[in-house]
Amino acid sequence: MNVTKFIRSFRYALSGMKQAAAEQNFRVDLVATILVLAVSFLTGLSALEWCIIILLIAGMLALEMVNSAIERVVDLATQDIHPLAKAAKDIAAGAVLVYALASVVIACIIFLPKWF
Ligand SMILES: Nc1ncnc2c1ncn2[C@@H]1O[C@H](COP(=O)(O)OP(=O)(O)OP(=O)(O)O)[C@@H](O)[C@H]1O
Repeated sequence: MNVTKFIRSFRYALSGMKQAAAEQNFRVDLVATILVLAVSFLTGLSALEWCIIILLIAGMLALEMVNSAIERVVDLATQDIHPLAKAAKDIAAGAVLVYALASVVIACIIFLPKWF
């Protein structure tokens, strides 16, 4: 294994995370993440429930980053208005929405019985 190459790739990934953190949508997700973690601590979750919540949060952040990457590639490919550019961006945004909605449903299944 080439350790130098691995460390370089890791630094590129960290740089990608920093660039994503500059995006407004990603910052909203980070605020939501802090809120969800705080509520989870206050509510008290089992080990399995914590694993599910962490997977949902990480999945949401990762999907948001993939969405941003797709937006950039589309902008790089064309500055023109094009139906395929619109479809690519809207489908990527739709994927984030699907995951967000599923996350809300799963969060309700976990939290609501504990609160009521
Ligand atoms: N080159 C393009 N051709 C056609 N439609 C586009 C193009 N670029 C963006 N759009 C559409 O315009 C709308 C806004 O796109 P925009 O890139 O501003 O995304 P956004 O949702 O505002 O995200 P962000 O602010 O993170 O860039 C979306 O419906 C998108 O599909």
